[in-house]
Amino acid sequence: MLPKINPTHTTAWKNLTKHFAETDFDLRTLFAENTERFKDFSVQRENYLFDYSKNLIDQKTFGFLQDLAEECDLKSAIKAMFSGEKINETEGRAVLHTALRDFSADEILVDDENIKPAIRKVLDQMKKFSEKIISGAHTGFSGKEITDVVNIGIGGSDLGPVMVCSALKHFKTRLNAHFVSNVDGNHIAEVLKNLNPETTLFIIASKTFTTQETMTNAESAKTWFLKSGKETDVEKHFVALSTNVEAVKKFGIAEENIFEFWDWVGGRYSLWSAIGLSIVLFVGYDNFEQLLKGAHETDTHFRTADFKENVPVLMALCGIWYRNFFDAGTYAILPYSQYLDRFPAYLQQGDMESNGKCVDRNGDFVDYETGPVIWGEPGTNGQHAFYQLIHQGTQLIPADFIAYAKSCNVVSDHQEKLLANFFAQTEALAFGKTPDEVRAELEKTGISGEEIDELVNYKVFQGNTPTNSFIFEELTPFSFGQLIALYEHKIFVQGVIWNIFSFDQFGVELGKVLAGKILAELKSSEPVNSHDSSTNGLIKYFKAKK
Ligand SMILES: O=P(O)(O)OC[C@H]1O[C@](O)(CO)[C@@H](O)[C@@H]1O
Repeated sequence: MLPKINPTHTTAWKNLTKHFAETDFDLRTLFAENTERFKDFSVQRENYLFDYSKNLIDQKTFGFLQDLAEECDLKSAIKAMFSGEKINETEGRAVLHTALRDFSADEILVDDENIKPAIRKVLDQMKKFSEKIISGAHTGFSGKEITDVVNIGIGGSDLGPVMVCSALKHFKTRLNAHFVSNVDGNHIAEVLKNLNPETTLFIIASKTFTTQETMTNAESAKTWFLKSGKETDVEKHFVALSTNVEAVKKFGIAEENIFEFWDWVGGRYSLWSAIGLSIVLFVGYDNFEQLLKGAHETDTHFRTADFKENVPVLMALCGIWYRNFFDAGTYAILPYSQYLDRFPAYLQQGDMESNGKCVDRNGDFVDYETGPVIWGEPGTNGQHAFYQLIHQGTQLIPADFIAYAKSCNVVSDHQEKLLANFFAQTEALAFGKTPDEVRAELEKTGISGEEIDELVNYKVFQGNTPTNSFIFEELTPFSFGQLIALYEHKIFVQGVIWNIFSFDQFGVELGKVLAGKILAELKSSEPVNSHDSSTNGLIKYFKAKK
C-alpha cells in the first residue's frame, strides 16, 4: 500500500517553507554565483539531456526537495506500484501499465497469478493481426485490402493513440488512421465522409465498453457500414479493445476479434495495452515494440536511479516547488516538434485526471494545492499566440521545453531555426531584460529621453520564469516511449507526495449521470422544469430551436 503521509507535516516541508520565505531566487544571480550550475543541475542520459538548471532552486532547495521525497516514502511507493500492490485503493486495483512494457522474464503477480503470459498473448495477437492487415492478407468484404483504420474511443482510449500516431507519423505504414471520439455527430460524419466501407476497419476502443460517446459512435459506424456490407461482414471490419468481453460480444463483435486488457491498466495509461492497436497498425508492430521498450528503459531508470539523478523525480519535485510554494496554478508543456502537437492534450488527461484531487489518502480534504492546470502547444506556434503572457503577464508559469537534435526531415535550415527559438525562449524567460538594458537599447534608436521614459516599463521582461529543457537526439519510437513514461512517473511521484490517489477519476462521474437524466428529458415532449432556472432556460431554448 502507499504511505499516507501529509507532506505539509514533514520536516522537509517546514524547511522548504522557511527557505522560500528567506531566499530571493534570482536566476541571474544564481547563474553568476555558480559557473557550474548547468553541470550541477542537468542529467545526461544515453540519448537525451535533461537540463533543469533554469529552475528557481539552489543546492539547499534541491536538498530539501530530496528530503521531501524521502520523508514521503517515495521509495516504498515506487516498489509498491511496480510489484503489483493494489495501490489504486479506492477501486481496489493494482496499477501495472509498467508490466505491459516489461519484456524481461520476471514474473509480476496480480492475485497470485503471473500476468506476463497474458500480456504476451495479446501482444502476439496484435502482431499477427496487424501483419495480416498491413500485408493485405486480411481483406474487406468485397475482397479489397483495408486502407483506413478508424479508432472509436474517448479519453484514454483515444488521446494516447491519437497522440502517438501524430508523433510517429514519420514511421507510418501504408494504412491511414482516423480517430473519432466526440459524441458530436459532426466528428464521425466528417471522418466517414471520405471513407469506403469496403476498405475500412473500425476499432472500438473502450476499457468499460459502456462509455456513452464510444457506444454511440460505434453504433453509428455499424449503421453506416451496414448500408453496404451485411451483418456477416461485420467480423471483417470491426474489432474491439476492452476489458469487458461480455459487453463486446453483446455489441456483435466475435470473440476472436476482441483484444483484451485488464482492470490493472488505467484508461489514461493504456496506450501500451491493446488500446495501442491503432498505433500498431499505423506504424507497424516492430515500432510499437520499440515504443514499449523505450518506456521500459524509463521504468528501469525510475526504479533504480538515485533520486538526485532520477529524471521523473526531479521533474516532479520542481513541479511541487512551484505549485505549493510559488502558488503556480498552471504548467505549460511546449514541444518544439510539430510531431508532438497532441502531446500537451494527452498530458492534460494524464496529469489532471490523475492529480486533480482534493481528498488525501486518509480520506480528508487537503489544505494544500495539488495538480496544476496543464496546457501547451508546439513551439514555435505558441510563441506567436500565448508566450506574451508567459513573458510579461502577472503569473508565474513554469514550463517544459522539449526538442530533438536531429529532424526526421531535413528541410534546408528549418531545424537550426527551430532550435534557435527553443534556446532563445528559455534564455529570455530565465534572464529577461532589465530597465537599464531596455534604456540602453532605446537610446541607440535616437528617440528623446521623455519617449524613452514612457516606453521603458512596457519593454522590460521580468525574467525568472523557470523552465526545464529536454533535448533528445532524435524522435524515434524508442525515444518517444521514454518521454511518455517520464511524464507518467512524474505524475505518479507528485501524487505520492501530495498524498492523493492518482489512479481513480470519480470527478468525471457526476456530469455523466446528469447527462443521462437530461437526455431523457430532451427526448420527451414534456416541458422541462426539474432543474434550476438557468438549466431549465437553456434546455427550453434548445428544445425550441433544434
Ligand atoms: O475506455 P473507456 O472505458 O471507454 O473510458 C474512456 C475514458 O473515460 C474516463 O473514464 C473518463 O470519463 C477515462 O478515465 C477513460 O480514459
